[in-house]
Amino acid sequence: MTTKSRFNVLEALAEDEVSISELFEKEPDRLNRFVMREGPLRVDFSKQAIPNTALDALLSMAAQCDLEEWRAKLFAGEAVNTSEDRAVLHMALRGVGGAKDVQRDVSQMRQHMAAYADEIRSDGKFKNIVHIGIGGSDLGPRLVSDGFEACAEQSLTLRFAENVDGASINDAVKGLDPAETLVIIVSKSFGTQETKMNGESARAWLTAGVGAAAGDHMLAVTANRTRAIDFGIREENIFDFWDWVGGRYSVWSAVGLSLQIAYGPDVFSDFLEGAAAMDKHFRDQPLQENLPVMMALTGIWNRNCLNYSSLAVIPYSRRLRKLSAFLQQLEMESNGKRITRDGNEAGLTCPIIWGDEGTNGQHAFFQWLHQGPSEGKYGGAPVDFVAILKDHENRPDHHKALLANCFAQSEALMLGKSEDAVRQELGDRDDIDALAPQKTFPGNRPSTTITLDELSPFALGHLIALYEHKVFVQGVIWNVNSFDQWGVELGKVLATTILEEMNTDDPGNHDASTTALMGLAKT
Ligand SMILES: O=P(O)(O)OC[C@H]1O[C@](O)(CO)[C@@H](O)[C@@H]1O
Repeated sequence: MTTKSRFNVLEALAEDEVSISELFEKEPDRLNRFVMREGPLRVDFSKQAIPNTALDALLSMAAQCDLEEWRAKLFAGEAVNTSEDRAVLHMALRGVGGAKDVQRDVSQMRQHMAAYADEIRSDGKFKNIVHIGIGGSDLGPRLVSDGFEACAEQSLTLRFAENVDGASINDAVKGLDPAETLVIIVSKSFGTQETKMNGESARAWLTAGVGAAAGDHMLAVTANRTRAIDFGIREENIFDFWDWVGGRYSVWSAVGLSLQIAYGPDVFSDFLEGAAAMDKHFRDQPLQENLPVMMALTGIWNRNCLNYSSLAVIPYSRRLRKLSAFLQQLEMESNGKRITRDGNEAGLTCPIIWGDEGTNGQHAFFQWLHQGPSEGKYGGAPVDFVAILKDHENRPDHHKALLANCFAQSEALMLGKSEDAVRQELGDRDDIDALAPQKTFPGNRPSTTITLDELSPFALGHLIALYEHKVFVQGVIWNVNSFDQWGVELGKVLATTILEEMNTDDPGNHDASTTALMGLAKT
């Protein structure tokens, strides 16, 4: 089946006008079918513009795309990253799947990390950690560190430096004593410009403070030990991970070392357990009862059948404020591709992922979500609302208000407000014909609401693994390789050339605009 023809039946179904609120009347079992509970997560898909018939068609389309076979290949450790001929086994980091040698390596690494973290925590020499890394070597640890704050205690100060902008490393070390600071340089390739430059600057900062002892304050986490040694990291200070761990799927590996040290190995183990529980659910449940599959299919419906080009992710939790940034990399670097595994045009794939924490977003871009110009079949953009049911801040009034806002927004997006209702409210006035349409809300805008019982490390692991597997399912259906990222290479190569030219006052061979911009940097 070609990628395009996968959606033929669905596209025909999508031509029917659907009223989400009417679906609740027409389909009395809607909540049973569209609300799924798994461990600490409850996911309510019922406010999606998907009738039962369309869901049936989506499920049979997924089966026809050999989803179950691909899932089996993934867990069996086959090279599902076809363009790089690599297995994809981040689940093995949480103890699920992987051959005996993989399981042995993982278990040794987990013991090594936990022992090291315990030692640093009890020794008391280090009070601060500066975690240096970018992309997958940064976003996961940042999101998770914020999330752990809900119910775990940070025993060492944890700072991050990712951007090559000098402000990043300056802010990270500001006010810290080098004698009490451990710098952890995290890079799968150990070839990333930003990370190496920040690592050099951190080394200079340490050396200025502690002299020759700087080497005792520097660790590396990498899949390229040789490069880390060349960089000057002592062999015994290197924590390995493997080429079968994709950067954006790596927070579960030694990439999470700074989290282990700051919050303790037990907290990190709970986080891994939460992800493992989602792995088993995804691996074992039939497609129609499978949460990542359901999440992927609602996304496919919105993207390929209703023509939505973006997905907003709005966590109603300050502790999850990095979720949309994390998912931008997870989803867009994985599936932001226009060519299939076999080299053909893929058609519409990954939507733009965007968002910010609620309620802040309500006072910024929600105007567009509710009344913005037509985008996708019903306007606005589909939204994933994410909320935590437990109040972790001991502020019950704030928490109720936060949840009320979250629930109200999904209801408002769905119900809208008709022009008739607006006219009635406005009564008799001269400008009513101009004003009433402006105050009308079209409604019928789809959303999913994910609630977590609490923001425990287990629940956070569960949530992140849910999105990881959703991305895998969508990649299978779009027939793209979700585990490479060729699209980031060109800019990196050109930046290296331009930097060399700027350092040597060589104008190089560029278009007029780029040449002029390079000229500006001389001043
Ligand atoms: O961990 P590394 O090798 O420094 O790479 C950092 C990031 O750069 C990328 O290769 C491209 O942006 C990401 O996939 C990766 O997460």
